[in-house]
Order: sequence, then structure tokens, then C-alpha cells
Amino acid sequence: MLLWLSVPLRQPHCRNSSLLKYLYSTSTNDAPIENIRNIGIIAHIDAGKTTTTERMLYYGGYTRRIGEVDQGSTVTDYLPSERSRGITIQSAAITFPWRSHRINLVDTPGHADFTFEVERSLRVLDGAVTIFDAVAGVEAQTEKVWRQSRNLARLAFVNKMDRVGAGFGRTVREIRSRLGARGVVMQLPVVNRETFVGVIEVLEEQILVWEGGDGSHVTRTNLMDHLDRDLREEARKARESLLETITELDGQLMNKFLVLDDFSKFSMSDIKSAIRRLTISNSIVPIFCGAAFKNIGVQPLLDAVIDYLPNPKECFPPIIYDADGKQIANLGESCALAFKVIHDSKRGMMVFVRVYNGTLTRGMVLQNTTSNTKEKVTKLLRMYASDAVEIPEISTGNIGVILGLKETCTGDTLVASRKPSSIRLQNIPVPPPVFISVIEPFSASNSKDLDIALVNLLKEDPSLTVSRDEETGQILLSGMGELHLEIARDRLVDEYKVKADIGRLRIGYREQVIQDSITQIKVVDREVGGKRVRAGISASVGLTTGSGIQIDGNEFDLEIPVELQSNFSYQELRNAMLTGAQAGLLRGSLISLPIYSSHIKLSNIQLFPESTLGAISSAARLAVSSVVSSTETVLMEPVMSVSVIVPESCLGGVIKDISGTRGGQIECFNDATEETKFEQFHAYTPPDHTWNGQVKEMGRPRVIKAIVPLKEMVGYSKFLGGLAAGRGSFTMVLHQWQRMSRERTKSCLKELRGY
Ligand SMILES: Nc1nc2c(ncn2[C@@H]2O[C@H](COP(=O)(O)OP(=O)(O)OP(=O)(O)O)[C@@H](O)[C@H]2O)c(=O)[nH]1
Repeated sequence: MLLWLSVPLRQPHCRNSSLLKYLYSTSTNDAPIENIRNIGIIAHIDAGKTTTTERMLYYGGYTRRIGEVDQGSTVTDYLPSERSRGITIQSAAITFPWRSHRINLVDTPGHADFTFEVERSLRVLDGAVTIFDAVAGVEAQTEKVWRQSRNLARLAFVNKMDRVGAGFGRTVREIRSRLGARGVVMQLPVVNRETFVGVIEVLEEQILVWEGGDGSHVTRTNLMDHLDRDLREEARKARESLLETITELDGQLMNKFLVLDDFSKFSMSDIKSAIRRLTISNSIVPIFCGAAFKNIGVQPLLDAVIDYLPNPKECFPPIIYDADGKQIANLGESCALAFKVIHDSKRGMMVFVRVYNGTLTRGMVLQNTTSNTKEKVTKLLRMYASDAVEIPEISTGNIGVILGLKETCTGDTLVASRKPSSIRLQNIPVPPPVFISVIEPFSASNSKDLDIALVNLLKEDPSLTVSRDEETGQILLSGMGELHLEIARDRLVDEYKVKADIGRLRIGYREQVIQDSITQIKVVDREVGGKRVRAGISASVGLTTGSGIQIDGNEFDLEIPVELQSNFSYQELRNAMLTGAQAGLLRGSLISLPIYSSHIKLSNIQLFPESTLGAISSAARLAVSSVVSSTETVLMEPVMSVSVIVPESCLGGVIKDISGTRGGQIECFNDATEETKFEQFHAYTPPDHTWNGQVKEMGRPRVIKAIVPLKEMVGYSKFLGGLAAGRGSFTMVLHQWQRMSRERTKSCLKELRGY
């Protein structure tokens, strides 16, 4: 008997109905913590994160129609620059229901320039769905986001199974060999006359075929009733291997097996609980497949989010420090981490938080233990991408938005306690910027608007840096990459309506001190607001020694005699001296670039009755800038660690180009599928019929690792796109700052000076 059932896999709509939204927001506000899932969608650029998210929102009942990336109509990519470029730039947080659970989902950007954006989102999530493009397999940026998400429980979704050349089995092999994951096959693709139509659910032994349209209707049949013997045999092998693997890895299931002595006697709930435990402990990664664009496979993925990803109580606890920077075990107070700050023209500063303990309520005063300030919560919101619903509280395990905080920055810890608190959640480290662009306001009257816009932009994105060249008055905006700065520039003009000229992008070269300087003393003695201020300090610079206070790549050695600490506290003196010294490092002697990787010593501080912290800071700046301007320096440039993945037929071309034209150093090149940098995990791998044709045509994917100066990588994606006919991908991260050779210095100086 052929059993089939056509079931709608969709929840009722709730978007655009304010009543439903209200009911939803209040009824689920007290959702038990067990019913919350805080998850991220991560992947290489273009794998289909936004497309998959869009289907999740639709089936979850949040939207009435499915938005498309290519038509600029998605919910989560709502910034004008995202819609016009078809890419995700900022992580969008959205809440929607599935099977009586609340999913707080963050769709993250895939481009390497937005790594920090991914990093800060992952910090507050408990689980992730990693999306793979079934044709491209594990791509360069996938490796990076995989490493970034190593503390999270993860599911894998092999998307784009409808494309010619899709390789489910190959991608499964790559997930194991390249990412070192114990990937277990939960589904097999079902292909009808060369068209991908559905999946076999290995555990349930059922075939799901999507009926087209919006993907809401799915036909479910028993696998055992299917006529194709090969398909049944393949599914049997997959199931056996899955049960064997989880029994071997999970103690509880193994104990059951020792009693029952037969896999077939396990109950479905025993099996699913074991998969859940193993996924949460990061021992396995369940692998699913589908084609989000064709509306196939997304509902079972949502089921898996509920079934296998952890609730906030089940995930790794946050890392907490006390006032002395010592790690502590428990959060005694209501506490949240600000992981994102957005400036909204209507709502003001929106601070996205994850609550780790207790409950935040409207009107509460929060201590910011990072900046030692206190601020009042005026409103609390739950976000639906660009829409928001006001809520009375945000409880443990939840993600939400606070309004009313003006001073809070990304990475700050917020504590709700009447007693002074000093606990801090682990901060989110900001990577050093490598590209730079000059910004000049059209007129002096535009200058104030520009300053305000930059302050807000920086609060939103701490991986941007602004500095001001005191001599030329120029404002310099630095960022992580070409796209990152281009988008920052677009946002300044389009969103903040800033009237300014924005110069072309260049690499943010730096200068390094290469000799020990003589010590110079500077005394500030002037009138400020009718009052005399006076302070003096000595400075010297030299090569790094590995000791001292490390800030932004330089090391600072401060001599603060004990007897001076009576006027100002040690901390006040230290901060004033460091602020001044850093400002004095902006112009090296060679070509006025910031000083990097150097040692700065401040000593012989002279205090007078008229001394103020401002005067001490000014004296430090003058002493350092004066000593820097008369000390020999050399140019330094960012050198990147590059990973390129291309079909074998392009391998020679890529290697020749990197080691020749671009002056890079090839470190290794491997077969991407068979690369065995991890202990091999042997489990069932499905066969691939479609992939073989592609192999003949262009060859297996190969990975090339190289060290290349950033300057030589500018425009590389265009080059690679041409060489590998769209089948190549690359990613790069800062390897180190390196002194430039004489040759490179010559050509760089020519470029910078323009002669
Ligand atoms: N054929 C096919 N195309 C898909 C599928 N999923 C996504 N796409 C297409 O792939 C392209 C990229 O999709 P996105 O959803 O923007 O990918 P993304 O991972 O969010 O991209 P970024 O946010 O820019 O990193 C779009 O043109 C989609 O229409 C799929 O299942 N099949």
C-alpha cells in the first residue's frame, strides 16, 4: 500500500497585522527558556543565507510573500546599499515562531570585509545553520566562519541542490575533510528526471516531495513503499551508519544498545535525543539538503533547529571577568552584552543586547561596567528586521533592543544592580583596519554634520576607525577592506546626508621607528578659558621590546612616580598620558603616516599647581610627536594570509599569478575534497552522479594557501572571477604588518607622494 499525505508545512501569517503582532509579542514574551533558539545563519558570500532566511520567515508565518534577493525585496537585507548590491552588510535580527518555539535569528554577511559583524553576532548566539552551495562545496569564507563559530552547535544545509553540478556527497566529504566536522547525513536528495524535487528523511524513512509553488505543500510517502530499490538501499545504508555513529559517540544511547542489542529497537525519541546531545556538545554536525530558491527543504531544516540546536540554558556559559580581569564562574546580577549599536533616524540609538542573566525592564537604570557610566532604559523592543514591537521586558536567554542608552558601544557589559558592579562579559575584539580614505567636508558648516555622522557610524561599526591629521586637518576613515569602506562612504552620503568629498581608497600603510631616539622634553604652559594650565613630560621612541602596555600595535612604557599620585589618581595620569601619546603618533618622519610596532616611553612628568589632565595629555602629545618627527622610520604594509579555492584546471594560472605578478609566497596547495588536515571521520557518504561530469570538465577543487601583500590583492576577486569562470573563491585575513623592501618602499612613496 502506498501511503501518502499532503500536508501544509506553514504557520498562519502574522506580519502586517498589528493585533497579531501584539498578541504574538506578548504571548511569547514569557516563552519558557526551553522554547527559545538563538541562531545565526552563516556561510560564504552568495551561498543562499538570505534566500533561506526569507523562506524561514514565510513558513514561520512572519511574511505574506517570499522576498527575493535579486529583486531587492527581502526582509533582512533592508538597507538601501544591501538591496542595491544584493548582499548582506549588517546582521539583521529577526524573531519568528516555529512549532510553538521562538526563533531569534540573525542573518549574517558573507563577505570577508564584514568578519567583525559576523564575530559580534556569533558571540551572542547559541547555535548556527551553516549554508553550503552544493556546486561550490566548502568555499574559502566557509572555513573562516566555521572557525569563528567553533563554540556553537551547528547544522549544515547543503543548498542549491537544483543547480547543474550540485554535489551533495562531495560537499559532505568536504565538510568532514576541510572543516574537520563529524558530518552525519540526515537526508538524501530525491531527483526526478534530473530535477531535484525533495529529500529522503533518513531517520524517519520517509520521502518528502515538494509540490512546487511557494513550497507550502509537501507530499510525504513511506520510503519502504518506494519502487526504486537503489534508493531504498542507499537510505538503508545512510540510516545504519547514522545509528552506528551516534551510538558509538553517545554514552546514553550506547547503554541502551548494550541492553537492547539491536539498533532497530531504539525509539525515535531516544535517537533524536542522542543527536541533540551530540550536536550541542559539538560532537557531530547533522547535514541536510535543499534548494531554498526553489522552496525545497526549508521546513525540515526549521524542525532540525528546534530538535537539535540548544536552548539558551544548554549552551556554553559566557566568559565573565571581575574588576581585576580574573575569570569568574557565575553571574550574580542581571546582566547583558551589547553586541550591536545602530543609529536610527527615528528611534535614536538602538542597542542590541543578549540577556545572560535576570530580566531587563523598561525604566531600569543600567550600569555600563565597561565605561563606568549609568544610563536609563526608556524602551525595550523586539526586532523584526527593520520593524520593531515594544515589549515590557527582555528576560534571560533573549535578544532584544534597548532605547535610551547614548553612551553604550558594541562589546559593553550592562548590569542591572543597585550595588556598584565590576563584572564584565568578554569583550568583542576589533581587528586592525587596513584600508584608508580621506574625507573632507564641502565647507566649514558641513564639518559639524560630518563629525556627528562619523561618531554615529563608529558606534554602529567599531571596525571603522576615524583619525584626524592635526596638521592638514584631514579626516581619515579606516576600515577592513575595499567593500567595507565603499559602503561606509555610501552610508555617510545616502543615509546621513553628509556633504563631503570622499577621497579614493588606499592601503593604510604605517611607519615603524627603527632606531632609539634621544629623549625630548615638552612643557605646556598656556591659558585655557582665562586660566593658566601647565605640565611637562619627556618622551623617547625605539624598537619594540615586548614589554609595556600594548595598544593598537604599539607598546607604551609609562614612568609614574608614586609621590605624584597624590594630585591625580594613577589611573587618571595613565589615561591622560596614553591618550596624548597615541595622538602624537599620527605622523611619522618619512611620509607622515601613523607609527606602528614601536616602543614609546614617557618619563620625567612635571606637575605644577596649575596642572590639569588636559595639560598632561597635551604635553605627552607634543613630546611624542616631536620625538617621532625627528626619528628615522621605515614603511610597513599589511601582508595577508590568502586562501584560494579553484578547479584543478585553473591551479597553474593561480599559482603563477600569485607567486609571480603579485610577489606572494605559496605555502601549500591541496586537493580540497581529499585534504586530510583533520582526523578522518568515516561514515556513510552518498554517491554523486551530477558532480562527475563537472570533474571531467574543470577538475576537482584545489586549495592554495599563500602569503601576499595586501596591495597586490586589490581587485583580486575580478581577476579570479575571469580566470575560474565564476568557480573560484578566496578569502584573506591580516597575517602581519611587515617592513617593506627597498624596492617596494620606492614605488609606494612614489604612489603616495604622486611623484
Ligand atoms: N539556483 C539556486 N539559486 C539560489 C538558491 N539559493 C539562493 N540562490 C541564489 O544565489 C544568490 C545569492 O543568494 P543570497 O541568499 O543573497 O546569498 P547570501 O548567502 O545571503 O549572500 P550574502 O548575504 O551576500 O553573503 C541569489 O541570486 C539567489 O537567488 C538555490 O537554492 N538555488
